[in-house]
Amino acid sequence: MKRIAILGSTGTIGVQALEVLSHLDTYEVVALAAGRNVERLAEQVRAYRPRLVAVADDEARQALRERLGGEPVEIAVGDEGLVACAAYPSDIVLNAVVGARGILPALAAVGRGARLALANKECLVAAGDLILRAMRDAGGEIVPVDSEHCALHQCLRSGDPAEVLRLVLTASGGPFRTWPKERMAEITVQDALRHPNWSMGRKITIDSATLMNKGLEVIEAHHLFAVPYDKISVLVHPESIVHSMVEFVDGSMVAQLATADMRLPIQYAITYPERVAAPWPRLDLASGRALHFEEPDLDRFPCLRLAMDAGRAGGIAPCVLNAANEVAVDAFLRERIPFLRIPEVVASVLERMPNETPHSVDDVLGADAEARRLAELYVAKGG
Ligand SMILES: NC(=O)C1=CN([C@@H]2O[C@H](COP(=O)(O)OP(=O)(O)OC[C@H]3O[C@@H](n4cnc5c(N)ncnc54)[C@H](OP(=O)(O)O)[C@@H]3O)[C@@H](O)[C@H]2O)C=CC1
Ligand SMILES: CC(=O)[C@@H](O)[C@H](O)COP(=O)(O)O
Ligand SMILES: [Mn+2]
Repeated sequence: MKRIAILGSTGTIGVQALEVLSHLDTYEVVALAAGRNVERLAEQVRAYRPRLVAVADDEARQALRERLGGEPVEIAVGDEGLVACAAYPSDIVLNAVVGARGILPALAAVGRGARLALANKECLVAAGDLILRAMRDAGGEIVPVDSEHCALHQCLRSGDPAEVLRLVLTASGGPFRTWPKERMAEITVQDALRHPNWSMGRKITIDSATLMNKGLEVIEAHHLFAVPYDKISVLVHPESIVHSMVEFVDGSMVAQLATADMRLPIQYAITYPERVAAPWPRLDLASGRALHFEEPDLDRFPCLRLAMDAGRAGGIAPCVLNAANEVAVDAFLRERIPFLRIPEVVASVLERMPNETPHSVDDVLGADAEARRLAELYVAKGG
């Protein structure tokens, strides 16, 4: 039996991960962490019997305890609870919480040599160097869950890194791919939550609509595959069938194709290096569906450029970009700012914060907090 901890178990990825585990019989769920959806978490606790559970705060702990009655499970709270779940003895930690709160549990998992099955891209964006160093020092590993990085991981499974010319990350282009710029001023929250191909949590769905998601993924790929930024490009592919590709020095391109279904990358990251049979629908290339590719439009989607520039700048810039984006997306979802303000908030915070090299996790968390403060001020002042 392999032991697995799932952080963000009540979210889109977490729920699919438990579904994947229900058809694999050699894994035991030892820890579950979530935020405030105690109803769903209580059902999961009854079904999977973890030894440790974590929730966002005391109120959620109390509500979960009431729902669980006499169930003998320890309930931890807050960031400490998340870290306790990641530190709890297990072979695999699936990090599927949303946002920079994924940093500390990622460090706790790789720091003890466990496999980190990584959906939470924000932790690598904000603290990639620290997490990769901790992983190498402890002899752990990261296997990506993010669909593009899972695709790249598969394309790169054999071969010499020196033969790689570039990584090509595909992007759906989001719901506004074909919208003229003038119309984008009218975008509503409902419009932006309508992703063309994937059903995901609200924050990542907005990131897909601004193309910030692809920018975060460029930075994620830089860290995961140790590839410089000038060897990573983005190609819009509206069908989300080709999940990414690698171009080699001789001009060959190797791509990974599958249906747009996160259960596959989740299962891959859990069972790697083995591939096991999967019961869900498969890709039918003879179905007549054509595949299209086009360049991203950095003018209509400035978040992608902001992220690529922040990645190249290095230091705390990617952490600042990520934190400001989290505040801006939350403000958009609460209808405090319009869609087109999201990149303005991020650009303004990046301009105001001098870039520095973070030497410790405290430096990263300090930059994250300051960027959030500045972003919140910008949102509150209305510009
Ligand atoms: N969804 C997808 O297909 C993909 C997602 N990802 C990445 O995976 C991560 C998760 O995405 P997704 O599943 O869509 O997001 P969701 O919003 O669906 O889920 C987020 C999870 O984080 C939990 N959470 C929120 N706040 C806290 C907190 N304070 N403490 C502990 N847990 C908390 C939520 O708990 P609760 O609901 O109980 O409050 C929930 O379980 C993101 O980083 C995203 O970018 C990457 C590729 C694809
Ligand atoms: C499923 C997944 O990995 C998401 O990150 C997805 O890629 C989002 O789609 P976009 O390509 O629209 O950002
Ligand atoms: Mn992705």
